[in-house]
Amino acid sequence: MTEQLLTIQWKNDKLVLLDQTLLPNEIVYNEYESLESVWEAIRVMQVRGAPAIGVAAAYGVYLGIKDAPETSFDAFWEVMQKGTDYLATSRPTAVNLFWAIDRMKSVAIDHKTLPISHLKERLIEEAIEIHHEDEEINKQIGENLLGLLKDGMGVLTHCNAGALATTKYGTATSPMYLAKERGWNLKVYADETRPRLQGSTLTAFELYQAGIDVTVITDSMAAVVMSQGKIDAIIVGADRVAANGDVANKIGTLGVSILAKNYNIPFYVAVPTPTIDLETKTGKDIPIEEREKEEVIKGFGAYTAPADVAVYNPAFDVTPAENVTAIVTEKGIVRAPFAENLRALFA
Ligand SMILES: CSC[C@H]1O[C@H](OP(=O)(O)O)[C@H](O)[C@@H]1O
Repeated sequence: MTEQLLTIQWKNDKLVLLDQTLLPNEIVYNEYESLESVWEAIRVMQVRGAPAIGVAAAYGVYLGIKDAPETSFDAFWEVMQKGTDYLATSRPTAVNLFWAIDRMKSVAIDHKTLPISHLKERLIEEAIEIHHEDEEINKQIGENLLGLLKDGMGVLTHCNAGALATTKYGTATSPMYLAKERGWNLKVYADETRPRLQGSTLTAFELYQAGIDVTVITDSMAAVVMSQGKIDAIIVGADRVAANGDVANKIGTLGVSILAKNYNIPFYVAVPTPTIDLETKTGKDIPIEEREKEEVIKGFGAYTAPADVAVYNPAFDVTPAENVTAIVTEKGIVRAPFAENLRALFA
């Protein structure tokens, strides 16, 4: 990247988001001053990626209360509750959205005795803290993943769990940036990832701009590159990891994990601990977002199927824990038995 593309910025009391729906053709930053506009940005995927959604939501919560009444905590809390309930309807699968909302609400409750004007200042401080934590978390995930990789390896990734899905480094792409800094040469294969093409429009864009060796393949080519021995490891992100280690991630991840097992290739899931949801017991309990049919049959502008044809467009699927080699977090590498070892992360 010739200029540092920042997914998310907090500038002059406004949220600034890079519009990811325009990449790789246009670099456009938009300013947001209301919770409702942040809801829309998350819904239409101008900002996307579990960690980035969480950080944007934290700022959205603040934007929703910055003009709330300061007469009493109850009056303030009524506005906060209404706004966060609405924000929570933007997208259902990435647990980071709900994690960020809950964290902001906890800070409000923990400081309910403060004058409301001071409480508002405390809340924007918390959103900024969540933002800064994400960058540190991602770098540590990259360090932990590097220990599992070797210079010269071929690595396949699906969708975008990159810098554009977070505040910096990414999760799955973090070791790719760190490897580049250390003079390693990892050869990355990026699944284009139908239907929204986050792999080609975002992952290939950000890695190419960073001078990292990246090759775009169609999702249907993943099997052949594995069969040709080009892939030594697979690294994906996640939108929610259930307590038993089942992983909700972009649609197509399940298929990649099955191929990985067939070709005996390690399948790593790179996640910050806020993406791990111990309240959700298994993958069957993870809400899977279904999106508009046009993403599938009109993704390139013209219809590629009859306009009235039935379309099934789940945005995510669930990879069972038994397909996962390791879940790599900022706190360390978690292997099976996942239920026990994920709980230990939070002990
Ligand atoms: C680092 S998590 C990124 C995660 O989010 C993506 O979904 P979306 O682009 O729809 O927000 C995808 O599942 C990535 O793995």
